[in-house]
Amino acid sequence: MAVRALCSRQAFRLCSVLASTSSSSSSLGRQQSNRGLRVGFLGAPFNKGQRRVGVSEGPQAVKDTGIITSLQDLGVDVKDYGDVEPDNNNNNKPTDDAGDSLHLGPNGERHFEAVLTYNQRLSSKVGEVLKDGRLCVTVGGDHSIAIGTIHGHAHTNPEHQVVVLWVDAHADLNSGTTSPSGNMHGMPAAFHITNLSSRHAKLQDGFPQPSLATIHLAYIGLRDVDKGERAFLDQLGIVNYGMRDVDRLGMREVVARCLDHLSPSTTRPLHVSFDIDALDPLEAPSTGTPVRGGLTLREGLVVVQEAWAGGHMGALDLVEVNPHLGTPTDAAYTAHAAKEIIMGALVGGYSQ
Ligand SMILES: NC(=[NH2+])NCCC[C@H](N)C(=O)O
Ligand SMILES: [Mn+2]
Ligand SMILES: [Mn+2]
Repeated sequence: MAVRALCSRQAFRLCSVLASTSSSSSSLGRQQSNRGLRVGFLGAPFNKGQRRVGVSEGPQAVKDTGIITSLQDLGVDVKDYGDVEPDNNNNNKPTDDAGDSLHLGPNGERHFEAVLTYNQRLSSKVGEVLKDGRLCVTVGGDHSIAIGTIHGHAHTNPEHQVVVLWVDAHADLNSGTTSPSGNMHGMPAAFHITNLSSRHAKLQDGFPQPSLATIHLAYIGLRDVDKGERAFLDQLGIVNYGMRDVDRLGMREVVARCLDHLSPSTTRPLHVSFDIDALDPLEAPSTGTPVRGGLTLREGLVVVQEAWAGGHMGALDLVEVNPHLGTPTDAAYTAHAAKEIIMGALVGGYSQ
């Protein structure tokens, strides 16, 4: 039933990613239809958007699941572009270490310049992957890296336009003045919204330039939203589906509404920014800001599989896997959940 619904959806929407028109759900059918799918993998081992050590090990932990081989086994052409390394070699230091200067931004943003200069480099790298004709998968790293990934995606596109599906327990819509923490992983979405970007300090050359009208962003999974963020969501009318909406409507309906609203297209491709903390901590325990009452892995998969089926996905972020948190088993479990989500987004899942 689920598969049939997925296929009929696929039939109604133009799918830019799949070369084949086959909608067979057999593993052979999938394998054939993945031919022609070209993916670029980028690691973004950056941790200065938050305070916990270990999130810079996220890309390696996800790679250690064997994800690249699994994709290749399904016929996907995957190129590993390696990591965009942070400038200094002290990236593993706790970011609130006494000796580590915080370099606050004008509104108290922690590591303001380090976050933005890193993201400027990341943005160019994302552009490079996309210009190679590949769907760009960026594995973080903390969520501040979405400043660079979305910027790179939007500004590579001739019209400078994308739509963004943000899957997260948090809205990440703070500015320096509304943020309760000063952590920039709680701010990336706001940098891209034209109506909010004037609240943000920029680098001297103007980076990052905003690219999203409020109608080009939609949220799924919210359950820990700060007061200032709630005010922005309400005032700007940004489409957002929290956990109560998921309870009431079911995830298939929630994603369908988000995708209808965003209507990704060839000229306005879809960027999915998936924070692993959207999942319940029982599913993904090794993450820095866990919030109970979250998505099951199945619900997370419904989000990405429907996004896949709808087509036009140009880039995907998978962030906030921190293998230093919890037990080694927790870390492996979390990395595996991340793998499932990425596979679901790229090939519609592989183990069903
Ligand atoms: N990407 C994340 N995990 N963000 C968590 C943000 C938490 C909180 N809203 C803050 O701004 O500090
Ligand atoms: Mn989050
Ligand atoms: Mn986030």
